[in-house]
Amino acid sequence: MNLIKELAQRDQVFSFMMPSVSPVDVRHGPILYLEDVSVSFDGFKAINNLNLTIDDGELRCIIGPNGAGKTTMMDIITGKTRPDEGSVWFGSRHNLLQMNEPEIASLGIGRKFQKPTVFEALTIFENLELAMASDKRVLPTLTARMNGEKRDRIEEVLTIIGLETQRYQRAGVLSHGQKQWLEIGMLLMQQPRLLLVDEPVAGMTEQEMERTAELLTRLAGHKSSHGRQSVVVVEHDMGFVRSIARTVTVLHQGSVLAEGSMDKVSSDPKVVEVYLGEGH
Ligand SMILES: Nc1ncnc2c1ncn2[C@@H]1O[C@H](COP(=O)(O)OP(=O)(O)OP(=O)(O)O)[C@@H](O)[C@H]1O
Repeated sequence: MNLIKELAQRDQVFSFMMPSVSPVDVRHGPILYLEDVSVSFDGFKAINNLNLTIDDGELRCIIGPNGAGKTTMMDIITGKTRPDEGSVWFGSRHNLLQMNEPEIASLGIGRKFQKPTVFEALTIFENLELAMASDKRVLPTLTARMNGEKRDRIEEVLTIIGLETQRYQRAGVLSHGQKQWLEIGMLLMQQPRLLLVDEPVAGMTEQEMERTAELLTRLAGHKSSHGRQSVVVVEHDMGFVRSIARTVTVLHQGSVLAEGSMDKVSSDPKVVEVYLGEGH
């Protein structure tokens, strides 16, 4: 019965005939695709059959209690940690599990860690300039033309991160929030397709949090020459997540516990139980 049904589906391709490319087409949907990903550390499954899809231009928030696997998930996407099982694709052509960290970064996957790591002795402008210099995609032979383009790009990023007036100040004098924006700006210099942002508002004032919410919301979906930017934010601050989230993914014990709007996931009894258990 099943066989007859299967044979009748003429439009379907048998699995052994499928080409070895991911089922993802960037132009119409997902830009990042994790399927059945698992990784164990000393027998402990930090990521357990994780399935996650991020759409082109999307802003996604990932929440979850301590130890849920959020950092490990980011490490897998950026090539820092290799999973034991599963597949991870960027667009339809890039199998991230066959690439190393620099290769993955050069595809346009930028990661911002929780602690800002700007060059404090340099000006904001110089920090942005350096960030571009480390982009191997910029050909040094085009120097003359690039100088103008580089300057334009720095100006554009200064406006996006709201630090135009401080451009010649040393980064060391910036507030914690401003340093975080500068570091986001340094990632933007490379025109990333996907930004992975780890706890961006930890230690920020209310006002800085509001500006960060505006910044991240604006970045997601922004069109550059490389396509539309997608942003994945891992964050513990629920108020902040509520203020920016369209779709929230709740991780627990290495897999997706719930996904949907903030209202939907926060009223999900499974989610409530996990967070109550943590004392939130
Ligand atoms: N290199 C490692 N070796 C051993 N165990 C690890 C390693 N990395 C992570 N783990 C364990 O895997 C689990 C998931 O950790 P992970 O840091 O990904 O969680 P998280 O959701 O980011 O937590 P937090 O919100 O506290 O940052 C934890 O129990 C952690 O102790």
